Amino acid sequence: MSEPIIVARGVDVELGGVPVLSGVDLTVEPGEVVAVLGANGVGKTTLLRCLAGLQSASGSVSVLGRPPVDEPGFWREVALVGDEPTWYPGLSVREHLELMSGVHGPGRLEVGAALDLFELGGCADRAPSSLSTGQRQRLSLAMALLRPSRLLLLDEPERGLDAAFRERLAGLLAVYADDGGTVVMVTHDPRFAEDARHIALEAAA
Ligand SMILES: Nc1ncnc2c1ncn2[C@@H]1O[C@H](COP(=O)(O)OP(=O)(O)OP(=O)(O)O)[C@@H](O)[C@H]1O
Repeated sequence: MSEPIIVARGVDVELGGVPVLSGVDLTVEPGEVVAVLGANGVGKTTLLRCLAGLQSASGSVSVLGRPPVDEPGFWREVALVGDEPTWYPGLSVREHLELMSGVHGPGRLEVGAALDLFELGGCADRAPSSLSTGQRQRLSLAMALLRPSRLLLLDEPERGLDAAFRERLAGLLAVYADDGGTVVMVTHDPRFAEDARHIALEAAA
């Protein structure tokens, strides 16, 4: 039997002296799609940041068999789409995809196919900073899904996306999981939650 991709036990986080997460337990098996749900401010993004090694916590967190750390070896296996994408000055949309493809090796998609699938062909030669919110989100998702990874961490992937593209993305996430990948996403979108196992967070005591 394969090992879980994520095992978190008794995770506690305080931010600014205020408890945000308290005793959170989570186990995620390979190939699962998990939706972290809950009201604004209950700590969903904070939990995702713990899984990404970007937020320290009490308790134990294991991702892919070891504590998550913000270093290259970890990010070779884990792709994150958070709320603060970083764009490389001077590089176009196409070049951002080429960069990801070049750094991470042969990916799940060719750059041209990713431009088509994420409907970015018409703005391939523009700077990401000149794109609309939804176009930037599609680029962030394309950069994460084009490259090989074992775990996809998504913070509100629905941000800025129109209904048709949300539907397409739901399909792409299902394919990613069918291919053996694991998805943990924070979402407020019932469409994404529909196909996922739910983890409901509540306000820390
Ligand atoms: N750097 C920080 N310092 C102090 N408090 C913070 C910090 N970052 C977040 N918080 C607080 O921690 C709590 C959890 O924030 P978090 O972003 O994890 O919530 P969330 O469940 O993802 O919310 P939303 O659904 O609105 O995105 C909130 O009350 C927030 O105000």
